[in-house]
Amino acid sequence: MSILDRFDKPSVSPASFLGHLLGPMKLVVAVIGICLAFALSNSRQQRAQRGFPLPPGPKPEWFIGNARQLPKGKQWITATQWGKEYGDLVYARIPGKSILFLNSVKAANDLLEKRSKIYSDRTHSTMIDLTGWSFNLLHMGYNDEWRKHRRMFQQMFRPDAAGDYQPVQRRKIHEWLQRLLDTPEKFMQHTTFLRLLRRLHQRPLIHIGKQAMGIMSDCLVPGKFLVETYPFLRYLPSWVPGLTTEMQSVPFEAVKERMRIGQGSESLVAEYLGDTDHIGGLRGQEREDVLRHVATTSYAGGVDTTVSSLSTIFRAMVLNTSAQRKIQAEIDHVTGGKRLPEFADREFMPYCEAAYREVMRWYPVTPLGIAHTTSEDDIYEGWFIPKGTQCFPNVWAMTRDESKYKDPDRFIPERFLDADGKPNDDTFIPAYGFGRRICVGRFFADATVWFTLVSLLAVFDILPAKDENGEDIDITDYEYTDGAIM
Ligand code: HEM
Repeated sequence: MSILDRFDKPSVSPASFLGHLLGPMKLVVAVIGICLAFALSNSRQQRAQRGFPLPPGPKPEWFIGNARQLPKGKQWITATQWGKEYGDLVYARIPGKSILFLNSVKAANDLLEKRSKIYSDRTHSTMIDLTGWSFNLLHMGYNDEWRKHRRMFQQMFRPDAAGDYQPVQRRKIHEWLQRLLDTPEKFMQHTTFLRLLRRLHQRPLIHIGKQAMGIMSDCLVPGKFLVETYPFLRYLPSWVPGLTTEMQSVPFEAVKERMRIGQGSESLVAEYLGDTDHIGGLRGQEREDVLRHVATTSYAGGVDTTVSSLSTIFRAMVLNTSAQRKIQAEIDHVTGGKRLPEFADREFMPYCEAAYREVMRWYPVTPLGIAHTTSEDDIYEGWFIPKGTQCFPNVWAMTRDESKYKDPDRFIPERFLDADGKPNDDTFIPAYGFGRRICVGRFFADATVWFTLVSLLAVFDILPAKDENGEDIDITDYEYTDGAIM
């Protein structure tokens, strides 16, 4: 019987469990210990600050800091409002955590890019450990383990490898066009575990992945789980982390089995398993473990993110039918309306390029980015930033910057075109992150989202659905899901 089985029984309430675990005396000692640790860390920080103030932010309450002001959901909206009041840097505290919202591209670049040596760590998360997600590059600290995994990732997804994936991307996107009721998740599975999933029971596997990833997305939101602050609560969750183990092993073992019986497989896993060169100096079991982690992570990192931007394409096209018609006119002009678009057409489709950038701006997939944690104390523009601070690049605030994007809530591809109708020099997409932790799959993602946009619109008009009275359903105030990924 596992430890979780024991604590999952309904007869064991959290209160009685805590009572057994600590007992009244121990509870008093624990409270005194927490207060002492709090006082000590405050005095350590005051010494380290050497007179430099913390960045501005909402006034914290004693002990709980800003926990009550920071909502559980859509924190990017609150951080953007705070930005209007306090500026590009907004500092907040919740028990055990310092948080810094970076509300402009400049602040994020200055710190996460130019000072990446000390702004590239991640905060250790008890929830990530409990759910079995720590094999994922995204969650690794800035250490040798991360370097080993990132190296293999970069080798697979470097810009000059992008062309290798185009035949698979093209085929899958074309298949998807024919079966629009299907989901685009297959793109990612296809690249890493190609075809095999079709033979296995795809649906249950996708379901496992979805459940596991929903939990991961929530884990990235500060203050979402009390267990991060009070690790003894780790015994209370009623679910088990077996989901992520299955997600890693089932498709990977299937590829190995296929190779063992000589059937081959058109996938990255098969290609790298079959490669006799040592990847990044790795050999044997270590090499296989890293490959399994990288393959599973590329699925996890690529599915919800890509799907989120595709849902934005659909919504944008419904809300701005004039942009939809311009995209279609440009595609028809290049293809003559006689064939589907190709990757090579991209440079001849400036309006489509602008529309792609606007999709990534309008509803950025990760509106609050992914936090980079400082590994040393730092001073920036006279403000003190403590070691261990989670720095969130507030992508929502950056893409809603009215001095740069007029009417930021509207979908307007033209804002990415210059006076000659060519794509302008606003090429940086903050939705892919910053510095040394920038999305390692961005070239692949960029190709998938762009190619889907043009292929979809070459074939379909996208119109709003009708309600029971035959009226268009209004999706202006469409609700996106919460969590790190919209
Ligand atoms: C539209 C699609 C995508 C978006 C918007 C997106 C966005 C992001 C963001 C914001 C980060 C965090 C960057 C930071 O810490 O500053 C990230 C990291 C990451 N992404 Fe993506 N991503 C997308 C697609 C993909 C794909 C297709 C893959 C895999 C092939 C992928 C793999 C990863 C990995 C492994 C990391 C962790 C990098 C690290 O921590 O060193 N992503 N992504």
